[in-house]
Parts: sequence; C-alpha cells; structure tokens
Amino acid sequence: MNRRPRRNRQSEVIRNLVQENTVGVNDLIYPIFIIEGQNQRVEISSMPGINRFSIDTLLEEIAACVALGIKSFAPFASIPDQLKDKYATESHNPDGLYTRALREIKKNFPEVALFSDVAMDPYSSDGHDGIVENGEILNDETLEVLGKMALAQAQAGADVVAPSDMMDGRVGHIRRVLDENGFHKVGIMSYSAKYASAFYGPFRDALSSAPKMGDKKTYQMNPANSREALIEAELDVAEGADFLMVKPALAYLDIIKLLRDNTSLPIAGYNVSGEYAMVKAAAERGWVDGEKAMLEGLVSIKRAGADIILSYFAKEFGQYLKK
Ligand SMILES: NCc1[nH]cc(CCC(=O)O)c1CC(=O)O
Ligand SMILES: [Mg+2]
Repeated sequence: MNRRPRRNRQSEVIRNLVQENTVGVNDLIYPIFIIEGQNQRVEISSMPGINRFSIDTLLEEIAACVALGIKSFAPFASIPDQLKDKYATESHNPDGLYTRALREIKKNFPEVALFSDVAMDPYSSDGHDGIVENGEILNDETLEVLGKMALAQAQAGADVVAPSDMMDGRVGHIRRVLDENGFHKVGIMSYSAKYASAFYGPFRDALSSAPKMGDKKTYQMNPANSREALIEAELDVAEGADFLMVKPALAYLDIIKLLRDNTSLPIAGYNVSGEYAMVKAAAERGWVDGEKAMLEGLVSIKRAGADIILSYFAKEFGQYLKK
C-alpha cells in the first residue's frame, strides 16, 4: 500500500491541519421568538432551550449572545389570535410587536445585523403565507402585503429583509418598494428553495401559525425536486436577491451544494426547528450525544457549501466555543 489515508488522521494536530471546513460564530444567524408583555421568557415545549421573549428579556438575551460573538439575528413574532386577519394587516403596523422589537434591538445594539421575516403566516387568520380566496393562495395580491411588511421592517431598522413565503416575484417586488422609499442599502435574503417540510412543526407551535386548512404545497416546493430549486434561485438572482437560502438544511444538503455549484451569491442553510428538536429529543433520551450531533450537523451544512447557517443551536454553539 503506498496510499494510506489514515496517516492524515493519526493525531489531533494533523487532523486539525487537514480539516477542510469549520464553523465559527461569524457564520451563524440566531432565530429568536418575540411575544408581548414584560419579563416573559416562555420555553417552547417542542424546542428545549428555546424561549419566546418579551422585548425587555429579549434585549438581555441578545446581550448574552453578543457576548458570545453571535451578532446576527432572525426575529419572529408570536401574535395573539385577535390581531390576526385575512390580510395580515398587523404585519405592517409601524407600532406592532415586531417593528417595536426591531427598533428596540437596533437602538440598544446598533452593531448587530437583523434579518427580518417577511411572510404573512404569523399574522394571518388562515395561517398561510398568502391571501386565501376560495381555498386558493393568491400570488400577486399577496405581493402588495409583502411589500408593505418589508418597508415597515426597513423603517424599523432591519438590515436585511428575508421573505420566507415562496410567492413568485416577491424578491423583485420588495426590491422595488425598498428602492422607491430610499432603502437601497437594505438587503434581501431570499428563502429561494423552501420545501413543504414536516420539519417546521415546532416552529408552528412556537408561533401558533399552522395553516387552518390545507397545506403549503401550492407554494412551498416538493421535497422530491432539485432542478426546481435552480429555477427558483435563478429568478431570485435576476430579481435582485443579495443572499439565497435553502430550507430545511440537513435534509437538503444536496440542494445547498447544487446552488453553490451553479450560483455566485452567498448561500444560507436554515437548520430548522424540527431538525433542532430531533437532536434535542434523542439527546434527552441518551440516544445520541447532543453536543456532538450539533457540531456534526452544523459543519455538514458548511461542507455542503453554505456560507451562513440559521440555527437554534447558535447560542449553544457560542457557549461551546467559549468553554
Ligand atoms: N413563513 C413561514 C415560516 N418561516 C420560517 C418557518 C420555519 C422555521 C423552522 O421550522 O425553524 C416557517 C414555517 C412554515 O413555512 O410554515
Ligand atoms: Mg421564488
């Protein structure tokens, strides 16, 4: 044998030298959940370790993350049912929970980057990402709402708006609305290839945002498809996206790789709620080593070609690096 790959694995120092990919705090965006009230910190039962915060405790949580080097956040708001309607009107209320939270975070932590969520579902009485008419999700009418929502978030201090709805043409529409209002510096992270996935379950618990009827298959992608992800990515590039995203990440590493090989923009992978919950649940039972599973999942997303990872593990990963 003149080739022995094991030679390069024989000590930790050598293994570290030949390591091809790493994850650092600069790669991570931490999704965070916001609720109304004061001094609230309510754990999400299907996501051990992840809480919904009122704005005051949210600021404490952000301070703790910043101290660990986590400086990018993707906030999501949990809205009481009585504020939800067919047109998600609350989503562009300049004094709503979400926009207030963005403003407060930016005021207290001007150095952080905020990736705001543009989608109707947390505010929709139908629990959908678009306007529902006779059981159908209307595309072009929904764009109007998304444009207003993105503008309200930009006005509140979002650095990057992140449409997670999968309506056609929304990146171009949002870009136009932002530019017409002087927000040419606000970027767009498009959830380009977002699949109709079972792994969003805990997130929908967190926001009480599950669809009231039907599913999301007429707008989110079929898990069996990969070429379609390229079509979505090409359109987002043409419409002016600054970042592309693949979601979920771990069950779709091939899609991250496909976009990496065929497009040039930075790519984010969203390590979603169900992927987080599976690791936590198995670790609680002692069936996997939770810390090792976290590290392996995160580096896999980098290895597939993502530059950025959205993950509920972000804070725990920051704590791991500190110790
Ligand atoms: N606009 C909806 C949205 N934005 C982020 C997530 C899921 C994130 C996660 O599971 O962590 C979802 C769920 C859905 O499409 O129903
Ligand atoms: Mg699209």
